[in-house]
Amino acid sequence: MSLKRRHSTTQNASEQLQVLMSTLIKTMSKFRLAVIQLHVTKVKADNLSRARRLIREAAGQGAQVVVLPECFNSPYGSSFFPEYAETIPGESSQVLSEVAKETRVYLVGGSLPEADSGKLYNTCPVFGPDGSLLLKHRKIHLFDIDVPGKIRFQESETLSPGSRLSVFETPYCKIGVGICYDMRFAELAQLYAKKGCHLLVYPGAFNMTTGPAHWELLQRARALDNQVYVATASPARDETASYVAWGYSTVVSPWGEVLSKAGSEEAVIYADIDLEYLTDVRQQIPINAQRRTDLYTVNAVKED
Ligand SMILES: NC(=O)CCC(=O)C(=O)O
Repeated sequence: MSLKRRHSTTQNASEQLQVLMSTLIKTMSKFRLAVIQLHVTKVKADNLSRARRLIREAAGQGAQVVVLPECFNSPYGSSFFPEYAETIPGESSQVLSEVAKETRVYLVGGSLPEADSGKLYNTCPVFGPDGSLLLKHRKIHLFDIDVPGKIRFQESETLSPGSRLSVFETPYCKIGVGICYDMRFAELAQLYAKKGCHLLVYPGAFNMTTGPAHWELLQRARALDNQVYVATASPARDETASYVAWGYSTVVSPWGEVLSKAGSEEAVIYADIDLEYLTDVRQQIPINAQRRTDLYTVNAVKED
């Protein structure tokens, strides 16, 4: 082979490699997210089997990351938490681990009442596509509110708060986990963004008072503040339950647009998450580089 021909063959191979790499990077920067708005009943076995079926359905639709709702295996309510509580690993997390492995998805396992060392937590276990437990996020901010004539709820009557932030990496992006009331705390979302998260997920059961008032507004605010994708997963609304969940699981873009939204009934919603789009938004409105960190910062007091 002549020198000139060998040079052009090498050049072709290197160009092909570059094209391949850029296609790979583009492919990895896009993924499909599924949010499952599960109808949760008092029968744990039914909740588990329905969750398993819908995770399979989501994976069949190409989802690589799947999110379940807060309290997906138990009704939401202080009287239910002790009765339904499990250890992690335990029965429910075993099911989640198996189905994550079978369907090869990253699975944000909503939340379940967790029992550990005599205490109860509202805990979100996250599994990798090999079925391994990547982390468990214990709800940091407990839902204790009192709106006279509307709703009084005190999670702290039975639950203890968690004390760790929770971030995990996928090949596509970095994800920060909070549970429901955690979404009200802008500083937590900001810390997650500071840690490099592109997507914040909040399994959450808002209610018929705060749901219509704040649910979507909070998600869009967190997304805009931090130029991240935000996803929430609610249980489906059940008017016969003691706590009626709002529903309307949602995915919001870093531009603050609602990409996908469920109604009040059981559903699986999808959104294609695009990291290049997120980068564009951050370049166009560069608030990250414009922060006056000489005047103010948000820092974790306790790093995990
Ligand atoms: N499960 C929760 O944390 C409910 C939070 C909620 O409804 C709110 O208004 O905040």
